[in-house]
Amino acid sequence: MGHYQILISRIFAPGRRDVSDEAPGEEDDVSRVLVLNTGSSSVKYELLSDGERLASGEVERIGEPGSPVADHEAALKIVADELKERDLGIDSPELTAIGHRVVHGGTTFTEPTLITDEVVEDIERLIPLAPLHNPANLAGIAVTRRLRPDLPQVAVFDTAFHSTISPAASTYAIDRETAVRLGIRRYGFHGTSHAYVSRKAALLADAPPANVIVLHLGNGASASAVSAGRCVDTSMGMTPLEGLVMGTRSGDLDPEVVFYLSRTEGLSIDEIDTLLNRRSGMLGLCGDNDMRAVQKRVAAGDPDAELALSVYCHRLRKYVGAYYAVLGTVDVIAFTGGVGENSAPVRERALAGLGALGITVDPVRNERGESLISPDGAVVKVAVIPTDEEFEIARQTLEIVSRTNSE
Ligand SMILES: Nc1ncnc2c1ncn2[C@@H]1O[C@H](COP(=O)(O)OP(=O)(O)O)[C@@H](O)[C@H]1O
Ligand SMILES: CC(=O)OP(=O)(O)O
Ligand SMILES: [Mg+2]
Repeated sequence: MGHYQILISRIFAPGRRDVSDEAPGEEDDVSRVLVLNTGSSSVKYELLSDGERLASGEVERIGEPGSPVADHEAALKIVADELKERDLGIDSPELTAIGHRVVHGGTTFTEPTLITDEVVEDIERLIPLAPLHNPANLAGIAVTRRLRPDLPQVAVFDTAFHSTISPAASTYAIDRETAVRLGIRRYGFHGTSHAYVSRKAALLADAPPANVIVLHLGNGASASAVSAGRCVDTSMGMTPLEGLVMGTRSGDLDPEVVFYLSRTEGLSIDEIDTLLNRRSGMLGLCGDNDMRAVQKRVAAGDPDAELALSVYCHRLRKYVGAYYAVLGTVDVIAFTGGVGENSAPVRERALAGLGALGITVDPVRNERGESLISPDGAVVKVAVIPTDEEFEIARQTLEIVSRTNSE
């Protein structure tokens, strides 16, 4: 039991964030927020007290064959028990609010929103647009609302930060009536990460307003172009499948590939959906979706891993060029997410050959993983900025709670 428990549930150490991350709110009014990020097969949680992490952890492999965690209810019970064991229970009177990551807010939600029955119904209505993500998010919301009906709970949407992108960037060139009727348009995702990282990146610019490109490279990956704090374009679309090459997702693809697979291989729509979302990307290209494993194989001269890494970095470079054109000028390019924060080869290869645009990477700084990896005096600053989605969700949750309290 002990061994398996460690495999499915990791508890992270408490820690303090840097002082520039101070949460909003009254100075002597301690705000304790529980953040839940309920994914399709995992639940991540973090308990923050005025920006300080009191506890955090993750329950993985929910519902997978052989996993003792059958469903989200069971996973949330593990989270609740873990918190209780450390005297930080969800029933604690010191808890101020609960913040939930919700992946798809459609056009209904462009801001973090206090959760009511009506809000839950609206999130349910958006399930067809995010069939893997929104039901999991709703499971988390249902459990904590049952446990703490007295507490303000806030939904923080992945899509919200991208609601400022213009119709020119968000509209697909398909039949207008069909698109409008069914909500077929580009929404974008990872918004809390793009919001947090672009805000930090802008502080590095010589003078405001800053133009920033954020490259969020985790298991899912997306790029965004941000001008004066507002998102103007992003690489994910109606769903998190569009755009960059990811761990298991293809990213951009000629839609005709889907019809071709159906006609020639007789694959069903669901089978093709699974193929493109779960068995493509780096996994489909070389059999490994973990970038560390891919890099090891590249270093050993493996041609499949080399092709996979070159496809990944070529796509990134294309988006950097595209967003340079969209923004006109660029002050900062920020790498974030597990790959962006840790992979020197990806950062180096993605930006290679862009010297004419003022974009260069200093190899020594890059290899050391310094926070600024461009040379001194570079036109475009290239930065490595660790993302913190949980902190950002807590920040936005408190903002809504204090706004509601003062109304
Ligand atoms: N030192 C490292 N070098 C290269 N890639 C890394 C390193 N550490 C983590 N990664 C990669 O980061 C990815 C996971 O990113 P993360 O942001 O944690 O994912 P998620 O989207 O699940 O939050 C994995 O592909 C992993 O291989
Ligand atoms: C929306 C999305 O792609 O999320 P994740 O990277 O957590 O899969
Ligand atoms: Mg992460």
